[in-house]
Amino acid sequence: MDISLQQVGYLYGKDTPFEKRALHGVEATIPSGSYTAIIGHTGSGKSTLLMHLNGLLKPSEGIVKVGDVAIHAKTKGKELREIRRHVGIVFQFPEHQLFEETVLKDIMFGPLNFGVSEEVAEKRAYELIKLLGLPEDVASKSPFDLSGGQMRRVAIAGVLAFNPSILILDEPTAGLDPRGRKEIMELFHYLHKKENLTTILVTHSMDDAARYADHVIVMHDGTSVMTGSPTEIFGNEEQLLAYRLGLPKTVKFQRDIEKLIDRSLPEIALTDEQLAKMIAQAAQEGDHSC
Ligand SMILES: Nc1ncnc2c1ncn2[C@@H]1O[C@H](COP(=O)(O)OP(=O)(O)OP(=O)(O)O)[C@@H](O)[C@H]1O
Repeated sequence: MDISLQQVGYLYGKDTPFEKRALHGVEATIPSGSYTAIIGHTGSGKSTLLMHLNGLLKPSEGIVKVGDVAIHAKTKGKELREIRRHVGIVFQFPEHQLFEETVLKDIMFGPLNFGVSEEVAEKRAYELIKLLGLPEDVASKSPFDLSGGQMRRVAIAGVLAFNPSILILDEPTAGLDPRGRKEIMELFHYLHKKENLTTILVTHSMDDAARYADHVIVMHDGTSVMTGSPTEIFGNEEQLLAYRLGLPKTVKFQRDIEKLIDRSLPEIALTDEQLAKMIAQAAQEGDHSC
């Protein structure tokens, strides 16, 4: 299911004294099956954009198309509800939304609410507990007795319980330590590959965008300013700097190495004459090392 945004604009508090434009003229495509990273400086409109992708917000202008369904200013609630079945969002600190007495009930809550049978919802919940690397006995425990990392996995399982074909991640590793961050990011990468899940990551981490994404959208001042592969986007440092973004560490490292090699080349470069002299000298000294 492709997502496309055509001239999307959004105003918070439209027609009120507090009206604030957050998006204008956004044009972008998120291909089905891609791992798309949305990057941009703080306040550039990433979260507002993300909420348009599953119908939590309707555009004030333009159209958001999710598969065959078009969302515009006048789209009715029923159609938005349908989109939410296909597009799951993992918000920052998703564990704050846990509330049931047991992990099993929490994971089953959403699907049961959407009319899925108890039997099917329970089967899927156990599958997810396993898939997310949680111990099976966690099902009967209170989510509030788990570690921070485990709680986050339970909350993620609750989103995946709908079997979404598109998964949106809004800074999903916020508040985790480096090891927890890596584990969660690797988990999403695994799910993306295993379940062929279209994955959309909103992040401040250029490293995560470079490591996991195959498609990048850059937001600046409420609009999309660059789209392309990570190589295309991170190969354009000057442009990124203009949007107050840096380079991923890996790209910086590679660029520094290339600069170092470039700089050392003149020192080791020899003229043909110098080279001929050295060969002659080596021959005279009986050097046959090459
Ligand atoms: N509920 C709101 N009411 C009014 N203005 C808002 C609201 N939410 C966001 N904005 C404004 O909309 C613009 C875009 O905000 P948004 O949160 O989408 O940016 P962002 O790129 O996600 O920022 P960050 O990286 O800090 O999360 C900002 O100018 C912000 O102040």
